[in-house]
Amino acid sequence: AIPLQYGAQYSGKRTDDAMNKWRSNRFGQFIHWGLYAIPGGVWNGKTYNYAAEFLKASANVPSATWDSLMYQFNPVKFDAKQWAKMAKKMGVKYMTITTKHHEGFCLWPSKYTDFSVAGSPYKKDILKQLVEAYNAEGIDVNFYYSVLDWHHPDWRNDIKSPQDSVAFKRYLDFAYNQLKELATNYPTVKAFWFDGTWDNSVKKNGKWTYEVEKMLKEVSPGVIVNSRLRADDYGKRHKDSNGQLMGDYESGYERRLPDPVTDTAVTRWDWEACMTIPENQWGYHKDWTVSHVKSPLELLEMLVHTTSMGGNFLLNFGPTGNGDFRKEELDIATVIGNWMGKYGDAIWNCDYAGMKKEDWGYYTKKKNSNQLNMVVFNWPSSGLLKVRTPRGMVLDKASFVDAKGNALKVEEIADNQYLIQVPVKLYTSPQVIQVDFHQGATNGKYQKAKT
Ligand SMILES: C[C@@H]1N[C@@H](c2nc3ccccc3[nH]2)[C@H](O)[C@@H]1O
Repeated sequence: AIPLQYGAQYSGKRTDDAMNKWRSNRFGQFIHWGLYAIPGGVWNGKTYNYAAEFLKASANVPSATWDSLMYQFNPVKFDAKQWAKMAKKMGVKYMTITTKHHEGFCLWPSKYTDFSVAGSPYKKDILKQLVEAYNAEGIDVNFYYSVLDWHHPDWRNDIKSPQDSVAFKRYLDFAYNQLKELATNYPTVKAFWFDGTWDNSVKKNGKWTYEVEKMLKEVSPGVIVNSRLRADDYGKRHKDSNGQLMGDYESGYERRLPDPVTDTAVTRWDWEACMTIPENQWGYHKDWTVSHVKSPLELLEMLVHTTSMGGNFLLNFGPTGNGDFRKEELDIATVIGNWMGKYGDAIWNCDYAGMKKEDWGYYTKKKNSNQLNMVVFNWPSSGLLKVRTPRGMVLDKASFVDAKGNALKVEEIADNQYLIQVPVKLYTSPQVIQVDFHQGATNGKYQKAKT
């Protein structure tokens, strides 16, 4: 192994209470909210199709002009309690909010900058209201923080001169102080989601990324940090020069998921995927007709897919400049919430089942149980669900999770191969079949069918 000072600090999954809770949450709400929500992808009457939170760059807006949006920030419809109620109904167990995105505008009255809510007509601390409202609903709150900062004069993309070094050191001190301020003033925050760390300037400061992780865990014991923060002694990110994951979970899945057949390695560590509803919009965009907008069922399948591979799914919402949500997002929250209300037990506190992916859908397994969930998206016209079990796993009985009394026929057709007989019907939402199993030897092939 290559000796590293700023590499991975430990290997394997954390098993402390804080991480077990983070893992059991499974489903989270991402919220991107900032000045970019005011123009919503339109500048001087022109619509820019690229991600709305990049409008400053897409429309080449001078910093002074963009920053003056602060004087328009006054979300009169913002109601943290209402947001938290919607999130509760959707079935999320955590929420991750952008404290500061690439534009540098802070949703809390930071004492290290004037470019915050304190300088806007709105004035009040948005983070405080959100943390209190979501925690009151039993939802954990995590903080997103962009190291990339277009507003701060000392930000540098790379270090090309001694002057760059001096300036960027000032920037890193600023960011360190803001992060300490966030961890200190909002002690119930459970995790920090770092972004904007891909530039050479950050990669050349692996020590700073190590010190930020260390400080946060001193200020807020048990707090969780994503892999995206970290660079090691040689600028390697996410995994260090010895291939060890840094931070507490892998956060490389942005708008994409690992493949259930070829990428099963991810089941060996903790990870989270973050997902947009349109193709690529995190901040509010006025015109969603410019790309495919995922349906509730598409997103639900991604949530189940993620849980089936032992990951967390962070679904993004982009509130308007006024502080309310667009209809598409409200509808998605309702449809997914209805399903989670009935079948959330197949998601919360569930993990990878260690079974081969089948065409009909995904397996999840409740932690510390012999309860296997089959979440069926592709209902078989044959009425037969194929199940291949690992050696030593014997299926006992199966039923629809919402009809435990009606046992389904479970037929062992070969060693570690079963067929579960189900009615041939057209369902309009994924069905959940619960299977009880035990560890033991199979009784050889063609054992008589069990009901
Ligand atoms: C979680 C997502 N990460 C940000 C982002 N910035 C990028 C710059 C270049 C390429 C991809 C990016 N994703 C997006 O704005 C969003 O916050």
